Amino acid sequence: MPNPYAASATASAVMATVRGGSGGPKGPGAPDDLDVSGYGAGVVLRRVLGYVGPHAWSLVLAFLLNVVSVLLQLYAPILVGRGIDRIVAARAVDFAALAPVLRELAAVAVVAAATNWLAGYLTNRLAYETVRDLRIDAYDKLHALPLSFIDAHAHGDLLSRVVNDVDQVGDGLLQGFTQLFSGIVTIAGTLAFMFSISVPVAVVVVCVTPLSILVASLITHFSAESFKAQQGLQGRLSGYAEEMISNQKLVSAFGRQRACVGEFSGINDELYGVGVRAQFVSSFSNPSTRLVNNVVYAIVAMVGVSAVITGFPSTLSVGQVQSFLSYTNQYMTPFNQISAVVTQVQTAFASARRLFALLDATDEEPDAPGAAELADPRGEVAFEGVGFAYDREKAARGELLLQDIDFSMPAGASFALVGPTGCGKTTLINLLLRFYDVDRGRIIVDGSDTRRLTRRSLRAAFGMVLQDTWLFEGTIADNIAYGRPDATRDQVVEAAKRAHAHKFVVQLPDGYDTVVGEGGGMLSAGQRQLLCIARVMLADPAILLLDEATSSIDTRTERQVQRAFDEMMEGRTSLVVAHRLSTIQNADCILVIRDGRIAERGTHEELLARGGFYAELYRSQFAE
Ligand SMILES: Nc1ncnc2c1ncn2[C@@H]1O[C@H](COP(=O)(O)OP(=O)(O)OP(=O)(O)O)[C@@H](O)[C@H]1O
Repeated sequence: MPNPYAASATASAVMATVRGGSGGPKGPGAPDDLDVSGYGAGVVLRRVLGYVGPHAWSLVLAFLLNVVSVLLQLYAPILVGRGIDRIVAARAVDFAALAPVLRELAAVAVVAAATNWLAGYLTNRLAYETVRDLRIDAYDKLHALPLSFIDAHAHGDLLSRVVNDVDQVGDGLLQGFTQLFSGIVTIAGTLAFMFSISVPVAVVVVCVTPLSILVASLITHFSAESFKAQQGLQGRLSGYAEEMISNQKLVSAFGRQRACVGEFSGINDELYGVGVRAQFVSSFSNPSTRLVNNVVYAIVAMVGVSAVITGFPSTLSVGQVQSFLSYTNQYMTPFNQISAVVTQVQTAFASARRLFALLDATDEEPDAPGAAELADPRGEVAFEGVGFAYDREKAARGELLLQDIDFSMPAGASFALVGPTGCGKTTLINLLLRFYDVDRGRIIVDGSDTRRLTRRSLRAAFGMVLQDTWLFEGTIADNIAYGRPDATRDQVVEAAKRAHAHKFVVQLPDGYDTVVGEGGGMLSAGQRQLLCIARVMLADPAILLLDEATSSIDTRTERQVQRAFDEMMEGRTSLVVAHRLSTIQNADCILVIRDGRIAERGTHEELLARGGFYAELYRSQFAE
């Protein structure tokens, strides 16, 4: 039987159902609370290198090319100096000696540029490859995690780990490190060249450089706070905008547009203030470090001139002074950039910790050894003394949300679940699909304890239509064929006809090829529901789990949806979570859940005659 997980489902249910992939190697202590404290810099670096490993050749090559490029750039000032020494006096230019120096200089410039470009290309490629691999693992992980984990963590945060944090790791750790590395090579190289030309002048450069570092780090320190605040406000602003755009109807219905715009403007103004402050402070960075650099440059020039004229503190030629001045510039550049690079690397480390904490979370418990496949399911379902609590501590103390749940659905029967909000109806379905495991008793499908069946085959026996319809960005046909991608167009159309969706689909601009946006925004709630029913019809599961959606659709569409539901349920075992009692009067059995137990059970007539909670509920809805 094809996979009928074709229904509408909440994002977490979809994540939990379409599973695959395995968890990566475990880090320190599998932090299910996503705690990052156990991740030291060494652990993070080792893990990142684990991802870089398969592309190690490009990393090594990039580093070597970087070294070559930096060394050539450092060699150029020597050649310039040599050239200058050939043209020191009027009419005393030694062209014969100058020509080979210029040729060498041109060759050095070309090779330095080429190696620099190639190193940059390799580093970027490496970063993208690593980001791709990390993201695949992180996304696989989301599918391998148990639903309890997904439920317990903010979806936005999980998403941010898979999308933003992975990018930060790529940008910061790889590119930041490369920059750091070439900075170190530049500093070491310039020092070596300077000391080889004149030790005393080199000592002067080394002594005055801390001035430049001090100024750069002071400015970074003051602007960092403002940039942090700016990032926070940007997040708040986009979060607010997203919330308001996705709930625009409600905002309008409550007449809150003006208030919304006001609130948005408030955050926006705050962002403006912080942004201007951040830019104001950081705009000092360039001029002031340049000023300091120029002071250092001037000092070196003065010392150099003194060396040429007086031979103090050492003897230098004019060309050598020129080389020195170039080195002074090159030597100071990495110091000016270092604080930005360090911030980038720190951010990347923070992101890597968050990412690895997610990758190390405990996967859904694997299927029991020797778990059987549920082949050709008949659709018999039984709950035997089932008890469950979400809270593990409460479960251990015996304080259960659901307890002593006992019922048996023969193949083809239609059962309904009724009860006050929060009584555990959805929980019961979560248990049936093994998104959570029972704490007491057992659930039997076709004579087998569900814990002895593979999750995949168990879940494949069910089709779900939930109240939150789920359509993805794609054509109508793709959406219907979600649970059976190999279905022909005729089969898709047939399923749509049986779901009473065909009529409205053919009226859409491109019929079955009409692209529906994410969430099916251009369709009505009822139409979305009909498409989800068609999806389950096509997948043809043995057991249906239906969460009636009757709240947000008009009466005519509601009748169509109800008809489609009825047709879909024919000959299949079905469990309906009922909100409106008028729709379940024909159910073979209605289970009334109250205070975690089955309080009443029977047909509609039996329950009415009994005059209990159901009868009261029915009368109150009827009165409405
Ligand atoms: N993932 C979860 N973790 C912890 N508690 C949960 C979780 N999901 C639901 N609950 C709690 O369990 C109880 C039962 O929730 P459930 O969703 O099963 O109720 P329901 O009967 O389907 O409600 P409704 O009719 O409003 O949909 C509620 O108190 C709810 O807050």
